[in-house]
Amino acid sequence: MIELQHISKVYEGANRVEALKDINLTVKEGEIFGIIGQSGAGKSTLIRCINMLEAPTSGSVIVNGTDLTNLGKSDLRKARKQIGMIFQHFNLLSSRTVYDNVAFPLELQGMNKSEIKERIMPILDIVGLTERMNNYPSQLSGGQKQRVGIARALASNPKVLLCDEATSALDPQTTDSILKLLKNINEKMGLTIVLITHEMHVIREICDRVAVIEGGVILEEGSTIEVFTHPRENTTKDFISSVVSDNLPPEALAHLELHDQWIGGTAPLVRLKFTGQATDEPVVAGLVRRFDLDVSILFGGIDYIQDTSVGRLIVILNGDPERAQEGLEYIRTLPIESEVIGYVRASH
Ligand SMILES: Nc1ncnc2c1ncn2[C@@H]1O[C@H](COP(=O)(O)OP(=O)(O)OP(=O)(O)O)[C@@H](O)[C@H]1O
Repeated sequence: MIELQHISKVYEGANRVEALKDINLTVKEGEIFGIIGQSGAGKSTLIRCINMLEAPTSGSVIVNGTDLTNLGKSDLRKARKQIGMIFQHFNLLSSRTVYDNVAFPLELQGMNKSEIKERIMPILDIVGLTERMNNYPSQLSGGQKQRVGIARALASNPKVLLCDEATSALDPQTTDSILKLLKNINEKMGLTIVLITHEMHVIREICDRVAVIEGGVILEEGSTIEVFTHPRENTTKDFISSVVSDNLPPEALAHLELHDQWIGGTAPLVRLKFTGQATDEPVVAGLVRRFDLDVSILFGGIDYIQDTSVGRLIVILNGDPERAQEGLEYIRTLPIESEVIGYVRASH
């Protein structure tokens, strides 16, 4: 649906900035694709290249088979109708009501009043604003304003929706309701969504795939579940640790006297990671029953990446060292990931 080929963007000026460096990305039809990065990474520039609000210095932007970088003004205007956009600060017209804000792009296209009404009413219903359609933006909450932004973007019947930090100005609860709405629109209308964010929470909640951008370069990309469970780059790991924690605090590790050798009086400290159905495996019970181990749980939690559960456990396998070794070998036969962090003072 969207193909970015060798996109570079240089801002010339007193301080020349290479904001994007040879970006290649493919977004498939019907998916929600997230681009995450810190401030200044190049996210806004990248998303604005997709609808040519920002013209790339080089490279091709292919949307639905058309290379937008080759189009003249009038063809570009037509091509842009299939790309809606919503913004962090909503960009509503304060002197127009909700209804008139949503109607605005259709008025510009020359649609008549009754056609506009026919188009808009079902959209106001989808975003839950029918009762608010005669209100002005100043009478709305942040979440409602973003719903107007979404309705306005949907009014032109786009195939792609670009979301520029669409939830960054909203509180966590409102963020979740807007993310649910976006997911709903994606599923019901088959809309392809590209969003940029600096919040891993947003990626976890709704994105099918994610790309991590830093310094104008894509560091890594993949399915959200794959990137969450097997991040390669430190930047990605940092983003993930903001929403999922499976590290013991340094104070806890100091207290445990961590060794890197299995010396007498120590027991293995093991990190376990389960994905999907494996979270149902009774691993701890198995270790206790089969190997007579005294398993101390130091950390445990289950996260949900959309519908897939990801469980994490950090345990100490106390007991007879030979049986603990057998326990480790047993764990390796299970459909879970494990890592011996080190060896700590055994509790008996
Ligand atoms: N119009 C511009 N002129 C010159 N430099 C720019 C312009 N727009 C962005 N930049 C620079 O390009 C780089 C990427 O900026 P961009 O806004 O794309 O990053 P971002 O990841 O969206 O950051 P933020 O989340 O803070 O908006 C930054 O170094 C920025 O200063």
